Amino acid sequence: MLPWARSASPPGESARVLAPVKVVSGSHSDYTPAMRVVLKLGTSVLTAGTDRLHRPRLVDLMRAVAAVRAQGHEVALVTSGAVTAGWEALGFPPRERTLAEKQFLSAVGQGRLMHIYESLAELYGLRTAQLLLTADDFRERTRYLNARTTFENCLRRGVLPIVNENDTVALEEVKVGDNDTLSAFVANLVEADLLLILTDAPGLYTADPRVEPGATLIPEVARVTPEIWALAGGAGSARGTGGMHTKIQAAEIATRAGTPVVIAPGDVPDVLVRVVGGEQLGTRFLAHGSRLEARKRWILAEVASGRLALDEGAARAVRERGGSLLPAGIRQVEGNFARGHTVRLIAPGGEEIARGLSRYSAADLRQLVGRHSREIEGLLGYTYGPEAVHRDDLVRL
Ligand SMILES: Nc1ncnc2c1ncn2[C@@H]1O[C@H](COP(=O)(O)OP(=O)(O)O)[C@@H](O)[C@H]1O
Ligand SMILES: N[C@@H](CCC(=O)OP(=O)(O)O)C(=O)O
Repeated sequence: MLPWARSASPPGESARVLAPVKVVSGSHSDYTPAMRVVLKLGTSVLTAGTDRLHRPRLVDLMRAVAAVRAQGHEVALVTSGAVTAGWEALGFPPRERTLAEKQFLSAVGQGRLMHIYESLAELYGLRTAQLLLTADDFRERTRYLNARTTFENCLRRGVLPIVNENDTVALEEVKVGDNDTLSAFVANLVEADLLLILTDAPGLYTADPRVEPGATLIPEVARVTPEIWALAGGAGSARGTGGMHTKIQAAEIATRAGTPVVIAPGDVPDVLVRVVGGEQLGTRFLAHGSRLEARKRWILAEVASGRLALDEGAARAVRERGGSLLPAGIRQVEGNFARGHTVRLIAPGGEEIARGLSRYSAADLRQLVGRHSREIEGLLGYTYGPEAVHRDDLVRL
């Protein structure tokens, strides 16, 4: 059994029944459970170190996707490359790094990028779907559920979902911001068995290998600790967005929700087939425990839009008993969020101890700070219940 293979779906979720499949020779075993894989392709991989989208590289990648699909695995693609495709289409104008310029280039390039994927997919008998997402799609429960249904339909009906951030409408404050993080959100959304992030480095190194030639590969990471964070260098390659930092962030998000992550080199032939077949390539981040219940998974995948500072008693109740948070235990409300949004619960020492869905908006909670729950209706004129964050909507960290 592969380290990331999981046999059961959590209660209350639709079980994804995938039959065991025969895998390529040379892997750990002849049979492996079918997996749902999210494959993230960064600009560095798609360009193969050049200025433009590297068609031969894209052909190889699509062939690999078709191969693992033929083995019975499911694949969702998270792809960058729209900005590069736009830049290429406009004849490589001088590069500006402004958000507006990137949005413009992305608008020019996204259709072209999809066109390339569609033509290649057709060669291998695959059908594709385009899903353009932003942070709001993971923050709003209804949008999240709609996106999940669309993914499910694609995967169940044999269509390859191709995802990118909807750059054109993604304002700075509502952007996921980079496709590494987006791929982790997608992995959580589809409850992936593996998130494979391909890039131009052979994996996570002890230091940025561009800067320190003596750096060595870290084959396995059990936990994303401060020491691991410290290994990420700067912003990455000339055209990439986040460097190793956003990849570690993605690994943390996905592994916390029970999905293992592999960061592997995009230039190794058949890397997708080999990693899915169980070969040790690049850096593997082990999943923490089992999958969380779907609602809790969603809470973790979300961008938290506010912070609630707790008093000692409330912090203890949340930390030790996983109890609900009542308005009486809140000392301060930071940020602006609507009812139903995710907030961080902060202990008096400043440590984030939990994340949860707020039953009240930030404006409402500011009126309720330190007050008894029976006062809620009198103060607001309505009530959504005695808890600020109900224990069922709370994930302890
Ligand atoms: N500790 C590290 N190990 C490996 N690569 C690192 C590390 N720190 C920084 N990097 C840089 O991250 C880059 C990959 O990130 P990025 O350019 O954003 O790629 P992508 O387009 O695939 O997202 C590598 O080329 C490398 O220079
Ligand atoms: N959405 C952008 C890519 C953003 C991004 O995160 O890029 P990368 O670091 O190369 O994965 C695009 O399609 O060009």
